[in-house]
Amino acid sequence: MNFPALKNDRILRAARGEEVDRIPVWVMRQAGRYLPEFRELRSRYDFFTICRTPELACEVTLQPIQRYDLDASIIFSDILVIVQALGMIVEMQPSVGPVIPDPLKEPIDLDRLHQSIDVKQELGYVFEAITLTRHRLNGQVPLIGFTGAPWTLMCYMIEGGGSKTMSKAKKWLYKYPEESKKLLQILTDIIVKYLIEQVNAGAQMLQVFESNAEYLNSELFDRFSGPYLSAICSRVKNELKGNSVPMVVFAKGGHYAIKKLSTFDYDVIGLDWTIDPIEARKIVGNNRTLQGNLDPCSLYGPPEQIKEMVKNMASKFSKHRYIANLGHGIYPDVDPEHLRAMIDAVHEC
Ligand SMILES: Cc1c2[nH]c(c1CCC(=O)O)Cc1[nH]c(c(CCC(=O)O)c1C)Cc1[nH]c(c(CCC(=O)O)c1C)Cc1[nH]c(c(C)c1CCC(=O)O)C2
Repeated sequence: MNFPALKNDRILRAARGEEVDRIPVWVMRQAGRYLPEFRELRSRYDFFTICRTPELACEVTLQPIQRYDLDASIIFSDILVIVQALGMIVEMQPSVGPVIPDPLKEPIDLDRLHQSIDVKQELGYVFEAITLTRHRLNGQVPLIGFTGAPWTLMCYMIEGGGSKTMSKAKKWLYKYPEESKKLLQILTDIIVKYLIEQVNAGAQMLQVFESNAEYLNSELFDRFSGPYLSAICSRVKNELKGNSVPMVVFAKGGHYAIKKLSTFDYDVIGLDWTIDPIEARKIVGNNRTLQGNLDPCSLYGPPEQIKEMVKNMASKFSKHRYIANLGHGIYPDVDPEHLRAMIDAVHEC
């Protein structure tokens, strides 16, 4: 594929535990609705049309890179493209979010899923977008690929969208544990292939989003999330061998699982804003990189206050084995100049 040489490898160095000249920073959902240039493009195209059109996905991925001094880009897509590849309809409704009109209700519904899909074929548009974007980035910063984790995707497939309690998905865990594991395993096998193909297409780091970890506890996590997260990382690294890339796991609301996560093969553990950096470092030890964890809502405060909060956070994490980020995705009504204040403050640390 002959990609241009990488000029800024700060984030990859931090992920691998190597020395860095300054703390690298990127932001979850950095390409999104808080940017007027995204809203403009989005007014002309449906959400999944952007995801499925490599030229558009590439353009949106590059928007925050053109605006800010970020140390990584993340390919524009969504965790739910895997759910679509399994044969379910997913719509993105304005001011509602993702909607799956015909969710899984009973274990028999698993028969509806297209279980033996050709990942390269079904999700080829993601790989094309990655390859195109890696070329267009021209080596400026690394390109991150991502996936949803099995439990988080299972939640959407059963709830049919967002939920305050995840009670429908959790019902499966208690009522149909074996069938739940069957579904989680189907998702795991696809995710492994999906991530490997993202790297083959040009992704230089991978993040696994377990955004719904907050609905579990350590016992449920050990049965229905952890084993799959662990398998995803070791299988991807094993199969890619010398071509493997750093991997990040972000279990939102999963502070009860941080110790466990640090026993898996992930290089980086993403933290939400609910855990203190010093506490997290104590639990994880020095052999993993930490990523996070500024409260996304702190960006509503004035720029001077944002800078103070970033400096405080960075001093608690310290420069070694640390990647600055928010503790979850940036909200759509944040002033883009406030994000600039955060990024600049990280670089000044
Ligand atoms: C749970 C989840 C989803 N998608 C994702 C997650 C995991 C991260 C997290 O916990 O937030 C991941 C995701 N979704 C999107 C990205 C793009 C890359 C990036 O810039 O980070 C990434 C990494 C684009 C998006 N995904 C979505 C948008 C906004 C949709 C729009 O333009 O209408 C974007 C830019 C929609 C989406 N997609 C999803 C939800 C719940 C929503 C609605 C909430 C919202 O509107 O923010 C599912």
